[in-house]
Amino acid sequence: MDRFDYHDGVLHCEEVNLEDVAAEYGTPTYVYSRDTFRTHLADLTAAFAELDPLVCYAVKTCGNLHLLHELGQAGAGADVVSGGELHRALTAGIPAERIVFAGVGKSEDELREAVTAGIGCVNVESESELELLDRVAAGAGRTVRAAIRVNPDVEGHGTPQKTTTGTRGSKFGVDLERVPGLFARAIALSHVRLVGLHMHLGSPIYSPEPYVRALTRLLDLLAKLNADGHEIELINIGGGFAADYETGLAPGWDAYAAAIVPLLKPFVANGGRVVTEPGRSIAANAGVLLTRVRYLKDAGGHRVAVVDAGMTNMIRAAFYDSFHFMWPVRPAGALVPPSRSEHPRLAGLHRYDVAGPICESSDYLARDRALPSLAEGDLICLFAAGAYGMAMASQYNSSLRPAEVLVEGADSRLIRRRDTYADLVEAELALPGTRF
Ligand SMILES: Cc1ncc(COP(=O)(O)O)c(C=O)c1O
Ligand SMILES: N[C@@H](CCCC[NH3+])C(=O)O
Repeated sequence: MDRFDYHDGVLHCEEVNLEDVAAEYGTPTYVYSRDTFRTHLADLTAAFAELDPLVCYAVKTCGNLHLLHELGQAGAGADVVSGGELHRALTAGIPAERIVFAGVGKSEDELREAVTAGIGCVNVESESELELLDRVAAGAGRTVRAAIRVNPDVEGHGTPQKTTTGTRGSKFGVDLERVPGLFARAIALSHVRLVGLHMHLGSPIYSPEPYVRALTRLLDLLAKLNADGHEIELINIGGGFAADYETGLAPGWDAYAAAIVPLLKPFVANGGRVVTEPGRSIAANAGVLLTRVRYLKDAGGHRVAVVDAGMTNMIRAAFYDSFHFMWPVRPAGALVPPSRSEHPRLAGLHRYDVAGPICESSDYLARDRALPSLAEGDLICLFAAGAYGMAMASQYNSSLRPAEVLVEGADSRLIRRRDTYADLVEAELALPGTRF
């Protein structure tokens, strides 16, 4: 359940009026509900309770330190994919042993940082990485726990091609049939303890069925590895649980758990540990993006609303053609939608292209979208923006990355200030003879 709702015709996050947030912090601004983050983590953990999993939140989804700290305090670990994300997770106070590290192209420095920090598990994605990890760990005088990220050759369900990771030929992971060879090789490695199997099929996956197919293959592999004398202590099932972008389209965590838990119960009963790496399903509906209409214009018979948030602030529609429900914060005629999917039935709507200010023809947040009548200056809320929103923001066009605000009950606080012009140039070297 998310906590974004209309009261007296105005959208609120928990008890905070979003017009007040926009007035105080400006737009575009990401607004997160602390309660939603925590509730999502608790609900997911409860759904998988029989496996007592370690939930490693995927930092790439939405990695503000304050949010990581909240999740860490609530018991989550972190899934990281770079030295930068490792730095974030550790800075936010997430204990190293609860951190897992995936990624096809980890550098030697990144591996050293992970080993030195003493993270829980490195998810190795190639033969060469396994060898390098052993050398790095030996150099640091440490022993590191590792898993092999397996490519089970299973497609997602409703998963875009661009975000599919577990099919044959993908750059991610190691082909199933090559995995026994890596375990055999690891016996001779003195500083890597190869103890786990990892998979991540893609994102989002709108059905439990691909998990079942992939885990069945992983468990067959596990039996073979056991028969070869290898002990597997850990199975990491990755992330990919869908978020509710349009009411009713995403399965709940209970539906995923009902299919996955029975498969992994025997493994857990034998002392095995299960890890999961959810990102989107925790963060998406815990955050929204507030944007203001700058101009209304007619373009070839289309109503165009030019808003102050562009693809640099939220790239998902431009990059993946993703659908994000949007609605005015104070809709004209008090047209509050009964649900995200039922809004087209409301009378009195108009169709708008909602465009950003960036100099790219793909810079639209939505095309031909039915909305209540808009006026210049109106505030619009883009829902389910907490995942891969701010995390994918860029400074293209020297665009300032948005502010981030965290709401807790009736309080709101800034957890990241908006970029400034100084931020845009601070990493660039001063021009000779100038202060810049
Ligand atoms: C290795 C890994 N784990 C977890 C995730 C999180 O996925 P999601 O946000 O779909 O839960 C990702 C991103 O797709 C990933 O690459
Ligand atoms: N960034 C993507 C998902 C890819 C996840 C990366 N492993 C999104 O916005 O949906």
